[in-house]
Amino acid sequence: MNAPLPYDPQRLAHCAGEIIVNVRELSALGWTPATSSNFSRRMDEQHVAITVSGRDKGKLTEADIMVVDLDGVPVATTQRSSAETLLHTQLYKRFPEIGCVLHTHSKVQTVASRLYAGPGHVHLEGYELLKAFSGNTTHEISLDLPVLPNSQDMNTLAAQVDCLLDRRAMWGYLIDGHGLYAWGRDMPEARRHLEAFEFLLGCELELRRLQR
Ligand SMILES: CSCCC(=O)C(=O)COP(=O)(O)O
Ligand SMILES: [Zn+2]
Repeated sequence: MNAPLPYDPQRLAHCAGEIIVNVRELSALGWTPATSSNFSRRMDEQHVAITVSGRDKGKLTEADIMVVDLDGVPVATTQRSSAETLLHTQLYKRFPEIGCVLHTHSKVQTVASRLYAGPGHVHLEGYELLKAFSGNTTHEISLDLPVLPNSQDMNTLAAQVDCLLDRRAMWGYLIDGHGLYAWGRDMPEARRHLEAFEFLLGCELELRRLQR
């Protein structure tokens, strides 16, 4: 007889459905080219639903979503989770209130990550859309979106993220030449943060072009 699953399969089906619907829309925008990007949703205190590595994110089905624990270890499956699983689970482990992590590779995000790798952040100030980030109630604030050096070593990347999180609250970061991570308490909040970063980075790039 098979051992009982350590998680609720109905909760997995719900989280997988949410990921599939939302990621299909993000993919249609061109934000997940060439199998890039990865997505996850907290299921409970110990389990995370996350995309299987290497899949076409625009064509996800339930079979492309698997379960890992908060250390990124696969649960009750032989599938291989996203190569960047640790960047998801480090957030869930550290912040119990985080419920969703979205990582995309749009052209705007990637170009901005290259241009702002030098200063190490993108300064965003004076935009009404800054109110899209939870906790902000006015455009009269500024936000520095960090840009981290890329690495194929997830422990190195995760250590850099942990250093940033030690210093301040934040809703996302860029990785140089790679893409954007954004998160929130649930899927709608994470998606709002992701879309706000995308829009604001697009504005900064356009301003740079016009001011040349
Ligand atoms: C072809 S994209 C390179 C890997 C990457 O950056 C990514 O986001 C997708 O990796 P995964 O293992 O999650 O499919
Ligand atoms: Zn990536």
